[in-house]
Amino acid sequence: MPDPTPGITLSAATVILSDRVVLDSISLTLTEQRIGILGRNGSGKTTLLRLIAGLIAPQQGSVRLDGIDPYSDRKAALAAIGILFQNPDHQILFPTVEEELAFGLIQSGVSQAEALARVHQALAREGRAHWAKEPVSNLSQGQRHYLCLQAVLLMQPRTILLDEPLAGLDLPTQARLARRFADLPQRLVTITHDPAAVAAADRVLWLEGGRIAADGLPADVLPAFTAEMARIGERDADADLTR
Ligand SMILES: Nc1ncnc2c1ncn2[C@@H]1O[C@H](COP(=O)(O)OP(=O)(O)OP(=O)(O)O)[C@@H](O)[C@H]1O
Repeated sequence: MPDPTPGITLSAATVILSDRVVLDSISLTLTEQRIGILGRNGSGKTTLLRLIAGLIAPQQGSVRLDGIDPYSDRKAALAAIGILFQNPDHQILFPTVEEELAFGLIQSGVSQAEALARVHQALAREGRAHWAKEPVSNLSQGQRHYLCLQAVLLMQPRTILLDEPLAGLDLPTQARLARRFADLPQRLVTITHDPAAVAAADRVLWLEGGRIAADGLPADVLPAFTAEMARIGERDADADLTR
C-alpha cells in the first residue's frame, strides 16, 4: 500500500559498488520543493541520484519515492520521477526530435499517434514546432539539454532529478534554463558541486564521502561548504609545492 505522504525517504540506505561503500547508511526524508545535493567530485552525488530514481537498489536499508520502491516498481517509478542527466547525449536515443520526445510516452502505454500529437502540441507551446523533424544531431549542446528537459516534462513526473543541470552551458542558456526550472511545479532535486546552483533551494544536503556532512538552509550550509572546499584546495596546493 503506497505511503500517502509524498516525498523521498531513505532509511539507513547503503550502496556498495565493487566492494566499496559509496553511500553509507543514509537516512533522509525529503519533502521540500527545491532540494540541493551538494558535494565535490566522488562524494556520491550521482550514486544517490541513481538510488533515488531506482536505477540501483541499496544493499542495505530502503528507498521510498512517494510511497513506492522505485527499484522494484519501475512502472510507478517512471511516472513518479524524471531525470535530466548532465550530458544530454547519455539520454538521447533517437535521430529526430519528435521520435525522442515521443519515446517515453509510447513506453508508458500511449499510442504512437497520441504521443506524436502531444509532442507536436508541446513543441508548438514552446514556439519550436519547426523542431519536430529536425535531426537531434543538428541541435547544439544547450538545445539538446532543453530537448531532454522537454522529454522529461512530457511525462509529467512529480519529481525531477537534475544532474549538474547548468554545467557546460553558456550564460544566456544557463539563465534561460534556470528560469524554466524555477517555474516548474514539480519537486526538483539538483545535484551539483557548485554552491551557486543551489543557493535558492529550500534545503541543501552536503554529501562528503558517502555521508551527509550537513543538512539545512543554503544560508547555513553553503558558507561552511565553500570554506571547506577552499581549505581542501589550499591543502592540495601546498602538497603539490612540497612534492
Ligand atoms: N561502479 C562503480 N564501482 C566502484 N566504484 C564506483 C562505481 N561508481 C562510482 N564509484 C565510486 O563511488 C564514489 C562516488 O561516485 P559518484 O559518481 O556517485 O560521485 P559524484 O559525487 O557524483 O562525483 P562527480 O561529481 O565526480 O560526478 C566515487 O569514489 C567513485 O569512484
